[in-house]
Amino acid sequence: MPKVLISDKLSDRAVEIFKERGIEVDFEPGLPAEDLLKRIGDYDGLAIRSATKVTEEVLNAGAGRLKVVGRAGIGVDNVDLPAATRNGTVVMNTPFGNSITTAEHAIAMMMALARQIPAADASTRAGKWEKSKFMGVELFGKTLGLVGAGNIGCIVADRAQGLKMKVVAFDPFLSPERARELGVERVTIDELLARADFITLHTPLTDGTRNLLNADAFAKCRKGVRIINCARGGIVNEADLKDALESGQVAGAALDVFEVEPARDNPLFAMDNVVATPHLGAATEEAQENVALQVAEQMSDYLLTGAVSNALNMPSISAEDAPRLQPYMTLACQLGSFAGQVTETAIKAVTVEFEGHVAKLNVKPLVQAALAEVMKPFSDAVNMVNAPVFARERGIEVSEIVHDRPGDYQTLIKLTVKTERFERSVSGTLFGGKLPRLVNIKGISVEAELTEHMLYITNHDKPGLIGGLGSVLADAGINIATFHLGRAAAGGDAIALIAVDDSVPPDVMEKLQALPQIMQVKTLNF
Ligand SMILES: NC(=O)c1ccc[n+]([C@@H]2O[C@H](COP(=O)([O-])OP(=O)(O)OC[C@H]3O[C@@H](n4cnc5c(N)ncnc54)[C@H](O)[C@@H]3O)[C@@H](O)[C@H]2O)c1
Ligand SMILES: O=C(O)CC[C@@H](O)C(=O)O
Repeated sequence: MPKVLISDKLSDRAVEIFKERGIEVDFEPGLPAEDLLKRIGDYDGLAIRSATKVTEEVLNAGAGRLKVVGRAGIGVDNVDLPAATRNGTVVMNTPFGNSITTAEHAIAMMMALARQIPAADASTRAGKWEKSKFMGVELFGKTLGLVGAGNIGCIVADRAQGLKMKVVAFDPFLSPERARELGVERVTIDELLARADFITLHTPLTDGTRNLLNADAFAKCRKGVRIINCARGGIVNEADLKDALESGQVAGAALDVFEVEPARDNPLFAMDNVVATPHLGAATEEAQENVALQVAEQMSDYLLTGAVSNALNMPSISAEDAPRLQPYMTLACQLGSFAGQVTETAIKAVTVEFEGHVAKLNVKPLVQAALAEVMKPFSDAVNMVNAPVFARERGIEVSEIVHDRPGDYQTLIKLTVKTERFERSVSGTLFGGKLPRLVNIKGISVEAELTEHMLYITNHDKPGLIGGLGSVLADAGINIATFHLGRAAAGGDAIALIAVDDSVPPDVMEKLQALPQIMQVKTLNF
């Protein structure tokens, strides 16, 4: 009988469902990290919320038996996904169960901030009657800057419009059509900062959103802007926020999430114009019942039947197709991940073409796997299962083309991403029927293997690139593992894909970017 551990506070419905499905369950909310480490090897499944940190150490300790980690909620930043994937542990989440609740919390925080309700409540209970101290501001007619127009952001926009606010939104995935449908104005981040009276954040914490609201951003805001963060700590730089609150540039902040959680002695707590809650965004009876029920069902299905839903690191395919598709799946994911990481503007269309051996297989899971990887840099919630819906909601057209023609390779998968500004293709094949290789980027032939830490460079085909790049990396003690170059024509545009043994820190990236031959350099992780 499979055995599951619940190590965070989940609704009792989860325990009931596991038992009903014939799964042994230990319910130990608040289990200390050292005990989790000692005991995880005894379980097939681990059900969590945000408190349990599922680190590489925990996953390694569970390796061999731990088959699934189920997150009752959306964000999986407390789970080491690459380590789970390496250990063959499926990580599932419940992408929609707490969206309404979290959106309602953001609205509640905005109102609390506008009318200083927590401070007024404390003062009134203390017997003071400070009517003039607590002068508020109306929401009516104010501009709400929405950063991130996904599941939660869209609900917040809808509720704010009900309060007669004007909503301006920034999200690289927000198409003009979707913005029109939502009744929001699509703007750049700088426009949003300049116009918003209130700014509310609804993005995952990624390299692109970390410190999104920092000193520079606050300086671009209207004086007296108010900030609401019910997404993730780290999207707002807390030290910069404190300075901006002290100077009056920011009039107030309502924070549900913090750089370090649990947040016990955060310097922001000493400030009058801060409203704080202990990561309560998803904390309603309804949302907790939804996510507990969903995670328990999904984990039971996987442990008992092998069916996979809402997995973030595993494609959803039947047991029969799995072994045949697996190498192509890896290739499709690598092409998608490459395209997603190099794409910076709103995606209009994704096309996946198949040629040779792969064209004879069921290519649908490959399209979904590639598509999910394209969109992953922009959302924690996207996975192979929900990628088509996710794309449709964002106005991204997805096409699959299966060619019945001989080609240069035994198998070829070509992925094309069209954005508002350009169209970029990347193709790959399998060497020896199993080893994925990139063979073409933007029409330039290459032959590259994708490894954990990579640099992707677009450059002018001029002498000196290899020498300059080699010295910058060598000075930083970073070893080059492989180096692949390709060019459109002699002296024209060129690209380089370099595998390095360690991640490249920002100061070294700046030095690389300053090399005269380099147009753009990006780090990529696979
Ligand atoms: N406080 C809580 O308890 C709580 C509860 C649920 C979710 N969350 C957080 O809220 C986040 C959003 O949840 P969701 O369900 O709406 O996710 P979602 O994936 O549906 O939406 C996220 C949106 O952010 C956009 N985005 C990504 N990078 C961006 C950037 N640099 N600038 C602007 N937009 C960007 C994406 O395009 C996407 O549309 C989750 O990632 C999670 O971290 C917090
Ligand atoms: O479980 C929680 O309380 C928080 C959940 C929330 O942060 C999420 O990402 O779904």
